[in-house]
Amino acid sequence: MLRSIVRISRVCQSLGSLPYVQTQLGHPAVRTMSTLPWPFNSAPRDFSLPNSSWSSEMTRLYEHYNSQCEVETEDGEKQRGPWRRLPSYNRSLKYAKGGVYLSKFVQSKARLFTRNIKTAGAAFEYVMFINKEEQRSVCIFQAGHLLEGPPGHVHGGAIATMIDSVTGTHATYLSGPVMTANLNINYRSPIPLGSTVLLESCMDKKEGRKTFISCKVTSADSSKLHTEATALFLSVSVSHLLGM
Ligand SMILES: CCCCCCCC/C=C\CCCCCCCC(=O)SCCNC(=O)CCNC(=O)[C@H](O)C(C)(C)COP(=O)(O)OP(=O)(O)OC[C@H]1O[C@@H](n2cnc3c(N)ncnc32)[C@H](O)[C@@H]1OP(=O)(O)O
Repeated sequence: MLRSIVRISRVCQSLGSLPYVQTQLGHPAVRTMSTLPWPFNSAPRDFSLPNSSWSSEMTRLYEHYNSQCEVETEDGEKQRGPWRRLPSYNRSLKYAKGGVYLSKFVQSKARLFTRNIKTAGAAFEYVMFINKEEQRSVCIFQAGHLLEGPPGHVHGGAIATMIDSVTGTHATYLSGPVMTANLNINYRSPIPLGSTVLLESCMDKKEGRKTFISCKVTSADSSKLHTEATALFLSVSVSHLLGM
């Protein structure tokens, strides 16, 4: 079953990359085709890139970290910097490296929780950067109006979602396939809706299958602590991750 899904996806992926098909899809007469779901949409939207809903604070922080993803040497050569921006799509496993279709939910409507609202700025706007050498990550997060909990402030579940996503992605980056076994959160001060905050996570230790990560959420200028958390991730087999 999985093998045939992969085969079907490869054919469709290659169809989507043919210049002829791309030209035809761009033609007004057939433009509606490009709005159809996969396999006709071969260019997934990267949600981690700036859009018009981003505040000046969010954009400034994005540029700060993004500028450190590539640095210039004294000879004027460009080389990889200490930080790396992680692209982000609305399906967790669809767009693996090389365009290989991995998800078993071929025809399903499954979407990544944090990326399932298309209106820019309405819910979770975020971008994540990883510093491999320092084994830490940073996420710039702007909470939209659909994430309200207490009046004018962000819902605790939305904050937990972001912490789980950031620490989970960080743990995956460090240890491969993992699942959250434990997430422990202390809410210290409410996060105003619409504000931009920073989530910083660092690896505390690794013991066998266990990866321990801690995370704090602060105001954009780091002066105010909003939330602190620790998380335990357990390495799992790919079949466990896919529930097979
Ligand atoms: C992260 C994946 C991303 C992949 C995609 C990458 C692309 C990026 C794209 C998009 C990023 C989005 C990122 C989202 C991230 C979200 C992640 C989640 O929310 S995951 C959903 C919520 N979590 C569950 O549903 C787990 C349910 N639980 C389980 O499946 C099992 O309990 C599991 C796997 C966690 C452990 O089960 P066992 O059978 O493998 O292991 P046992 O034997 O029970 O435990 C092993 C050791 O761990 C300890 N342990 C287990 N659970 C513990 C706990 N809760 N607290 C403390 N210790 C625990 C045990 O005491 C044992 O320790 P001793 O070896 O004896 O020292």
